[in-house]
Amino acid sequence: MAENKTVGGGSLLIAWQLKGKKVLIVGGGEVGAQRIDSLLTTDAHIDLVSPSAGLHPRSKGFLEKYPSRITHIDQEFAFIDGRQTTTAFIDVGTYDMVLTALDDNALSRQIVEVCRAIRVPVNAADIPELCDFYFGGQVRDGPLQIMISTNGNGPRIAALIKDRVKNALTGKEGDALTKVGILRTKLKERAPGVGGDVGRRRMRWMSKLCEQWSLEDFALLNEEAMDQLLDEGWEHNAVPLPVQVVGKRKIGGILEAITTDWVRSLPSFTSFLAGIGFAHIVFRLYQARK
Ligand SMILES: C[C@@]1(CC(=O)O)c2cc3[nH]c(cc4nc(cc5[nH]c(cc(n2)[C@H]1CCC(=O)O)[C@@](C)(CC(=O)O)[C@@H]5CCC(=O)O)C(CC(=O)O)=C4CCC(=O)O)c(CCC(=O)O)c3CC(=O)O
Ligand SMILES: NC(=O)C1=CN([C@@H]2O[C@H](COP(=O)(O)OP(=O)(O)OC[C@H]3O[C@@H](n4cnc5c(N)ncnc54)[C@H](O)[C@@H]3O)[C@@H](O)[C@H]2O)C=CC1
Repeated sequence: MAENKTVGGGSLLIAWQLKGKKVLIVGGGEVGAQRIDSLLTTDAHIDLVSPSAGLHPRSKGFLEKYPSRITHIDQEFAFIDGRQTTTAFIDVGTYDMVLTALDDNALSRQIVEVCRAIRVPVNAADIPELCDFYFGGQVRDGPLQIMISTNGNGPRIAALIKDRVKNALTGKEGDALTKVGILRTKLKERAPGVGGDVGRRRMRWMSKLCEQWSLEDFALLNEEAMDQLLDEGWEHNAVPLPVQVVGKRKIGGILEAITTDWVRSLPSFTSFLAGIGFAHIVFRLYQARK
């Protein structure tokens, strides 16, 4: 991979928090359905402006399944001489985000202009140069969220790279992260306060723990084991071995924890054996020459 020398030309990768906020989607076709799918994950409230006749079956399915999370405004968005002519006036300024997914480029452009004028963040599926942000390929497993963006260069390639990233994961990441999230909450309850000495100590301890434990170890944690980890680890400024914590829970746990430790040490053990074998051959050759 080439060294990252980018000092411009990219976009900001952020995890936008939309819980409890309002998002307007105009157009409920194939792309609109994809947008609804992405937004449901965020716990935003969605208003969908799109005539019933043009709804994609997936959009219809979402409307039926999540009536309290999506409001369907069954009408066409339209402007005449720059003025909105919709039956029910849609006040774009009341939304935290606007998305257009229309098969009408001119209308899409007009909606973007209205949003831009009042600085409401907007994405138009058909006009990359006017978007405030782009969507990307997504890999999700519980709290883990990976976005693959090609910055508008190759959307289909983003989807293909997404499949490669998915295949590179173990499937334990989501579970492990959920457990780490609970553990961090417990730790903050035990040692409250923002910043300062306690904040620094908390961060140091969590970083060490994350470096020394594997994702599989974290995935084995339950609440009882978390409390034990905090009692024996945090309170003594130490990082216990996974087997000391998750291994004590049940026999299966011990075996699993020991196995993972053992499997991790396998490569160094194999090199050790190979080293002995090689030394033996060299010694034999030396003897044979004598
Ligand atoms: C700029 C961007 C704006 C935005 O939509 O945010 C944008 C724009 C456009 N896409 C177009 C076409 C296609 N888009 C897809 C698919 C996806 N497009 C997505 C994002 C983005 N698309 C943003 C940039 C993302 C980036 O570069 O990383 C993905 C990743 C995420 C998502 O949409 O949720 C999702 C895959 C998700 C998944 O499968 O996981 C496919 C393939 C398919 O459908 O299978 C095709 C056909 C093949 C191709 O063109 O590659 C066209 C019409 C081009 C034309 O007319 O020729 C435009 C407009 C233009 O380029 O002018
Ligand atoms: N960003 C992306 O990932 C992609 C973008 N595109 C582009 O996105 C656009 C949308 O594509 P699709 O969803 O496949 O089109 P589509 O034809 O399936 O959906 C368009 C939707 O807009 C609705 N609509 C039309 N006029 C309307 C109005 N005045 N008010 C409200 N709703 C209205 C239709 O009823 C329909 O539900 C196209 O311009 C396409 O080029 C296409 C593929 C991928």
